[in-house]
Amino acid sequence: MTTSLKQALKTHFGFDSFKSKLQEDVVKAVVRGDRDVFVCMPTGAGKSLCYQLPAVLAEGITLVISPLIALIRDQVDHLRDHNIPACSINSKLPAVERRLILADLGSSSPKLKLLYITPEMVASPSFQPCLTDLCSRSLLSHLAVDEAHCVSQWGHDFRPDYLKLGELRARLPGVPCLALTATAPKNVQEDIIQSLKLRLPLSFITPVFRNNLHYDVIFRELLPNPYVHLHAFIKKALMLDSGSNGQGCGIVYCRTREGCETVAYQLTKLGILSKAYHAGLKAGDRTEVQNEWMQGRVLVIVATISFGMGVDKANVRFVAHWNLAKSLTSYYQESGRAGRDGLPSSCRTYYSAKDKAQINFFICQDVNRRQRKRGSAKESDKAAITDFEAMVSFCEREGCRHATISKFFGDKTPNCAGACDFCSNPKVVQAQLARAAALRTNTLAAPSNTPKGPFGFQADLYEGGKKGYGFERYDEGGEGNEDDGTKRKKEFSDLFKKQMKLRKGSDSQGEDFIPPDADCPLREASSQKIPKLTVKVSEMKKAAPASTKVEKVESNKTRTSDSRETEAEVASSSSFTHEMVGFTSASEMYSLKRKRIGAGQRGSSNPFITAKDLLKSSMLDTESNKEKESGRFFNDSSGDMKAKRERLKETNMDTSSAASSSIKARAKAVSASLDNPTKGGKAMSKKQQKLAEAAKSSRNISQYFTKKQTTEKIQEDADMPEELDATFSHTPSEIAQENISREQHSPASVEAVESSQDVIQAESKTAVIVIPDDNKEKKTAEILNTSEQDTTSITEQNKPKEEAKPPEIQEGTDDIKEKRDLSPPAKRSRPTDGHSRRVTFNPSVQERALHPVNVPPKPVMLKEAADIVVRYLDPFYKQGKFATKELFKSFARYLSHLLAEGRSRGKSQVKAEAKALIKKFFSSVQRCESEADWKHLKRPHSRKTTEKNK
Ligand SMILES: Nc1ncnc2c1ncn2[C@@H]1O[C@H](COP(=O)(O)OP(=O)(O)OP(=O)(O)O)[C@@H](O)[C@H]1O
Ligand SMILES: [Zn+2]
Repeated sequence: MTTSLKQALKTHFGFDSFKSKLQEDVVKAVVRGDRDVFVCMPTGAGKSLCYQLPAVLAEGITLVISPLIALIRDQVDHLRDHNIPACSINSKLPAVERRLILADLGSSSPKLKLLYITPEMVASPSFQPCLTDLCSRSLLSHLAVDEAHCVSQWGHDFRPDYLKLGELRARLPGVPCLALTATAPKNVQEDIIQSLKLRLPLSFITPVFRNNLHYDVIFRELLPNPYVHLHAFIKKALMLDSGSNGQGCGIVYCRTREGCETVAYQLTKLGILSKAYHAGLKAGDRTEVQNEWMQGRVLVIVATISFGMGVDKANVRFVAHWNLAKSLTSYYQESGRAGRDGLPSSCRTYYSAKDKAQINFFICQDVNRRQRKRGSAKESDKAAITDFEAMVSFCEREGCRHATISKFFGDKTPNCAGACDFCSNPKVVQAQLARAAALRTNTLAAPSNTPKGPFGFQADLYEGGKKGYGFERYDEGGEGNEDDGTKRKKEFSDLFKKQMKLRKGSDSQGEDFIPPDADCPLREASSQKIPKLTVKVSEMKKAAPASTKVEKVESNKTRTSDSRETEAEVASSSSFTHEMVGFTSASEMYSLKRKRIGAGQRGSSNPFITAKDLLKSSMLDTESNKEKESGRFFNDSSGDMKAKRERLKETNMDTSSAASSSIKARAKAVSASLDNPTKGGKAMSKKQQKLAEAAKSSRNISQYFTKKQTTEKIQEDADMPEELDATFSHTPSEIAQENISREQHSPASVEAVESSQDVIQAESKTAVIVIPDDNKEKKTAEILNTSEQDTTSITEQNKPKEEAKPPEIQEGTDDIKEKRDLSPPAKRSRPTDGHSRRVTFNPSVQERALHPVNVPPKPVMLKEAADIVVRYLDPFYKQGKFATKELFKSFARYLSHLLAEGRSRGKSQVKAEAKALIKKFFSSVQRCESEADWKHLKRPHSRKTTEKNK
């Protein structure tokens, strides 16, 4: 068997041998076909081949379930390149191709070997006749479920439609099933096996333990100078003192952008050239940093978790987590980027109780929010909490670190043999734990009534000094930066603590974590009402020095990320007892906080020097000191100084030309990525991001949007990114069918509707098309055979009258009015950055074409504008271009107000402007990470401008 398999491997795929023994074993088991198979192998291990090769060798067709159309396309293209007959049935398929495929499948001996399909399509009624037919003729050889962790509600990529695969599996009793995933802790593995109804599967799991990785944990709060400590660690890991210039490099992970900037700055100051990498940087700068690091010109990259997926660098000698990872699963993946070459490497976490409390707070908040929307608790709500607890336990418990990881992933206890701090010297670990406990006792002894939540949540740790956005972007404040912000922060902190104390009263509140009230209006930052809150605005303002007030006035048109953390703080104290009058809105509060470094520099008054600036001077120093420094820090050494000088010149270029060229480059990059979202050098990164975002999407708002698509054809704009997912890219008739198969008022759809209401801040009606069941045959035919034109006509029939007026209350209620007042006011201004040239069509021309010359267009109301914005923005959300759903909603809200402002524009103009704004936004922002990202965004054409252009 082995020889013939190897021959087939060579003939069909061109490989001389299997990638690993495990791959070979899986292929053999699948070819035998007598048992179901479960495969858990890391990304890049060659899982696809585990079913592709058996598929080629088997008689009949292998049905492959894969979550995203984009991923399917990659696979099908790859197989076709090898002349292997493979295809996919999906909503994007032209009718002609669809018919050809169905014809082949219906023939007595189909030529097709692999049929790829999304879980949504496999469950859709339209596909059932085809499936039944294949089954009844025993033409299905295997069922392969790729990315099988999507089936588990414990997994971060959970896709509800994957659950339906259990039913499918039950319908194919004689067909062996293969489930594949890259990362699955024990509970996810169990879920997969149970949900897919795998029968006594043979499991092939890559061992978790990697003996070349040395794990340790350092309690950061015990260190007199954490940066010096980190510096010493890096020097040792990279053997910088030995003068060997060992060609290694490293990654420091931080949770926030400013954390990255600060750590990069500090390390560079201490003598190790380090650069920050995060989504706040321009795309070009990010690529440059990544390239410099890949080529060894920069030894240390200090990055948020956005860095690393798909980056396959063998000689990463260390991965340090400056902040606690949010889960043990993530930590394992992130730290696992060290030592891919098999050489000894170090994985270190700098643990801090503050990190723990902050992350815990946000996880609880998130769970609470989800439960509130759903109206009930679910076992799976605990997934994030459990995974985070495992991370904390990894740091806080005495014991072998490798053993903790292995146990978590369901592996047997490995033989660590000194590859972690505990195994090499347990006493040191115990001493550290004792010191940390003592420190905590000392620090927290003061208020005996401090409420403690699950996992030791300490409300007082939220000393009003947080900054960042969402727990992924949190970072502890004030590390090493004794600036005027510290004083301000302390004042704010004191005030806040005073209020917290009041709230607590003299008695303990008990042991439970008190999440923000479900109806706390500060959840929506645009809301001004804060009932039951006694903090007086005057006191708050007193706490803010004059300079910050000025800053607020200058930039109050947009909320920065800080406002959200303020929401969290204030929201957590929302059980105050009195009604509040004239309170400072959340959107104004951010100015009480320290400015962010790097991402939001605002001119010369900024007291901080970014790592980049420091690097510039450090590089200049380096140049004047060639021999000493260049040999040590740059692989391109002194011979390349001219090039470096050129780079410096470039960096110092006139900002406007730099900006414009970088904008062009980014625009190019964006449009390239839109043209072809699946191609390019970072396929794995995109794949994982797509999965994660698609999972989020399908859980949340997209279902609502999907329904909305039933009433309007969404792909109006060729510039909008290609849809990624079958759920979202179904033709309207398919969506209609799925709606029928779903319960019409499933919790998911209720939740989804709620979300969208959040976005548009107004009542919204969901149109659900109901096609009578006796039309089933016809529906199937429509889905499988109709051309795009047919689809459109179906859509049109069901489309509500476009001229239907939005309900009066939408513009008239106080609520809306308040929100409008609080939203960043749109400033009518001509764009000064030259972006307007990028607008590809003139809204005024559209306007003229659509309206008789003298009849003014019907002005667009806020709700209509919101609809338009959401429609155009949604594809970007689904592509993962927003760090959080809140950001997406916030941006949608911002744009809606911007477009509805003035109310003198008609629908087509608003559409045009919405498209242009969104396009402009994403030409300079690759992924929206903070509200600061859109603070400079203005309407591309004011009314006056367009009038002039006529
Ligand atoms: N036997 C082999 N010899 C050499 N290369 C192989 C072999 N099998 C697979 N590969 C290659 O390894 C790479 C990774 O394979 P594949 O994409 O299947 O990984 P994967 O485990 O499915 O990763 P993911 O988790 O991203 O799905 C591909 O480029 C594939 O062509
Ligand atoms: Zn150990």
